[in-house]
This record gives sequence, structure tokens and C-alpha cells, in this order.
Amino acid sequence: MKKITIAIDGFSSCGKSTMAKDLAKKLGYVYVDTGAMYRAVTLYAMRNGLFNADGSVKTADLERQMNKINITFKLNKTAERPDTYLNNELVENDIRTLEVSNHVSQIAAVPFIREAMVAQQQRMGKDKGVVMDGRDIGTTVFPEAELKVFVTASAEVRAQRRYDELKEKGMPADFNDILKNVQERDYIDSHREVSPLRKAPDAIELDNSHMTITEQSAWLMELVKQKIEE
Ligand SMILES: Nc1ncnc2c1ncn2[C@@H]1O[C@H](COP(=O)(O)OP(=O)(O)OP(=O)(O)O)[C@@H](O)[C@H]1O
Ligand SMILES: Nc1ccn([C@@H]2O[C@H](COP(=O)(O)O)[C@@H](O)[C@H]2O)c(=O)n1
Repeated sequence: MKKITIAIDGFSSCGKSTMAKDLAKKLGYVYVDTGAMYRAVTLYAMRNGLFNADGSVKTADLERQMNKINITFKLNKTAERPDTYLNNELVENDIRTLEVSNHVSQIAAVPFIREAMVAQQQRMGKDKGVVMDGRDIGTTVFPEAELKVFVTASAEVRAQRRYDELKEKGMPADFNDILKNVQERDYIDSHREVSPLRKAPDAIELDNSHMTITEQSAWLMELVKQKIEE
């Protein structure tokens, strides 16, 4: 069966990685969570004092330290998904905190960081057979991807899903903080100068506000079958 490149972009917390992970598993494709890469750089910057008090990034200092940041993924066989490593340290949980979420879009707007992340993502997907989720996969990383999906859902629905997830994990969660974070990230991601969050002209849009996880997976698999058989 021919291998293709599948780009899943969209707004924060709309279910991109849920869809992408499940699809990659069913197809035997590589799954790449590009948001995890920007989150890992953010964690490095937070740990190394590379944010100013107003939340802006100390870009000159960070640029000097870029050669000290190594992001890798290793398959977690139990969870059946890749775990993120920063300089060989497992940081999968540390990069998912609200503190990292509150700083990541500032990091992701810095041009030299995007350049480095995009180059690594293109290397990871060069042989096709990849499902990659993020904000600019269909527009910048793989503009030639055979299948592009752009996922949306209302901000309230997305915040509620994240809130439910944290509560289920027994983690502290405040709905209004989560909603504010989702809205702020959407704004910064859509308004930055380099590779702003946009639906690629040839992407297929999915509003999953009223869909279950099973329904959206089935919808996606149907699209993939059509593409692979084309
Ligand atoms: N259709 C759906 N109905 C209900 N919950 C969903 C649906 N799709 C995903 N979820 C849940 O919503 C939450 C966010 O999903 P997910 O992490 O896949 O989003 P994402 O777009 O990858 O987020 P991020 O932008 O933060 O990486 C998860 O708890 C997931 O289980
Ligand atoms: N291709 C991408 C992926 C992510 N970002 C930025 O990272 C943030 C976190 O991403 P999640 O998918 O884990 O929510 C996101 O808000 C963007 O700022 C990006 O710019 N490009």
C-alpha cells in the first residue's frame, strides 16, 4: 500500500493528537506531536531563566543556547505513544503543565526556533508514512502532504475537554484558567508573523464540537482510505 504524509492542524486542545495518534497506530505510521517540541523548548527556557518578567523571551540568550537543546522521541510501549525527551531526560509530564502552556506560544513565535523545529520535523517525515499534528504542518512543514485536515471546535468545548481530562487524572484544574489559556494561545498562534495558524487552502475542515472520539476517528479513516486508493 502506498505511504502518504498526513497533516493534522488546528486550534489548541481540539483533539488533533487524539486523532493523529489513533490513526498512526491503525496505519502503522510514525506519529509526530510537533507541539511537544515547542513545549520542550519552552521547558528548557523556563528552567534556564530565558523569559523576562513580562513573559517575553530573552531571544539573544536563547539563540546562543540553541545548540544545547536536543529533543527526541521514544516509543512508550505501555501508553502506545511516543514520549518526549529533552537532552535525554523524559519530560512528557513536565511539558504538559499549564505553566508551560502559558509560555509556549511566545516561544513558538520566535523565527529561529520555528526554523530549527521545522527542519527537524521535515527530517522525521522525509520517508512519508507519517501522521504529524500541529499548527503549520499543512502550510509550512509539508505543504505537499497528500492529506491535510484542519480541526476546530468552540473554545468552550475544548476547554471543557481539557478540564475533564485533568480532573480524571486527579490533577488540579480551573475551567476559567484553561479557557483563557486556550483563547490566548489561539490568538498568538494565529497572529504571529512566521507560519501563523491557518487552514491550508487544500485542507479539509472538521468541526468536532459535537462528535465523539469514535466518530471523528471513523471520519478520518474514511478520508485516508480514499486518499490511499486514489
Ligand atoms: N471528539 C471528542 N469528544 C470529546 N473529547 C475529545 C474529543 N476529541 C478529543 N477529546 C479529548 O479532548 C482533550 C484534548 O484532545 P487532544 O489532546 O487530542 O487535543 P490537541 O488538539 O492535540 O491538543 P493540543 O493542542 O493541546 O496538543 C483530550 O482529553 C481528548 O481525550
Ligand atoms: N506545529 C506547531 C505545533 C505547536 N505550536 C505551538 O506549540 C504550542 C503547543 O502545542 P500543542 O499542540 O501541544 O497545544 C501551540 O499553542 C503553538 O504555540 C506551533 O507553533 N506549531
